[in-house]
Amino acid sequence: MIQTFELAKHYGHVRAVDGISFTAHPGRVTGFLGLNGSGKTTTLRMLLGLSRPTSGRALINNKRFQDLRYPPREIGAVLEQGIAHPGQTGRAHLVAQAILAGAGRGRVDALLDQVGLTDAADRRSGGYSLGMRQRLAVATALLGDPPVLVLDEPANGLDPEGIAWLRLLLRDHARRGGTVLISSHLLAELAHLIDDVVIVAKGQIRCAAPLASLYGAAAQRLRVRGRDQRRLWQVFESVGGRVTRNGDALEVVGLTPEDAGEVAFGARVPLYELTVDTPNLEQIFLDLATV
Ligand SMILES: Nc1ncnc2c1ncn2[C@@H]1O[C@H](COP(=O)(O)OP(=O)(O)OP(=O)(O)O)[C@@H](O)[C@H]1O
Repeated sequence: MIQTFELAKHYGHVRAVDGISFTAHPGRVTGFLGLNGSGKTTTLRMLLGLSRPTSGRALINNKRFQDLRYPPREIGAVLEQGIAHPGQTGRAHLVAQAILAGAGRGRVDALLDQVGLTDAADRRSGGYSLGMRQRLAVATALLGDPPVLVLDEPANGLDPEGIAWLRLLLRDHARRGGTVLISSHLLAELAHLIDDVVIVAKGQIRCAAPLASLYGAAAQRLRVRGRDQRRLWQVFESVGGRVTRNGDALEVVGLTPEDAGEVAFGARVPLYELTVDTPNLEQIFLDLATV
């Protein structure tokens, strides 16, 4: 589990993180989302003991990072690409990191396989693509088999196949009871990957909820065309719908398609079109993340 309590980091008058409290639960993949400069990396760096909070606390399984007895076995992090020496092969990097982490080199081959780097393992990592470097960073984070995983913008540089691979890996980790916190500045990128969302803007939490409730909160919008638009407008409003015009159609919020169809039938106005606009996830995110 990851918890932050009124976590804050100020740089002079810049409130990079301004009193953030949230929980990332075991068995769930939590998306940590915000536009550029909203305070995500600063929060993750405090969680990982790389930066001291101005105030508040960040805990991993109820302990501060500094108090963990054996960090690699408790938390794995992917913070930036390019941590490997470019002249070192992927395998040599992992072996060195395994020794540093006290994890033993026995896991290295299995991890190379798990992240899909077996064929490239004996090539220098300097020649790896961005996506391959991400895979190597994920393997490094997994060396100590930690229950908690933190990934800062891991989808950057991954192609669709890489994203699908990451999704399976993180879902499997959560299914086995692990906690996953993954940051991004694009909700759509994570939408198929996460269970919960924590949205930050200007260093403050704007929303912390299951992803499904974000869809639910978005008002369902109907698009309606009929023989007598003026009459439709009147009858929709008379039963509580909020109506606006969009081109040659009416947009209606506050009514179900069943309601709208029945009301139009009752008013004897033939309908030519009745469709439901699915909520645009990225728009919902932007509405919450922009202040
Ligand atoms: N060392 C620092 N000194 C001064 N200001 C900083 C420092 N580190 C971060 N900031 C500021 O704090 C704010 C939050 O930055 P942070 O990197 O945490 O955002 P972010 O959400 O991770 O953004 P991105 O998606 O671009 O990585 C920004 O305004 C940034 O300029």
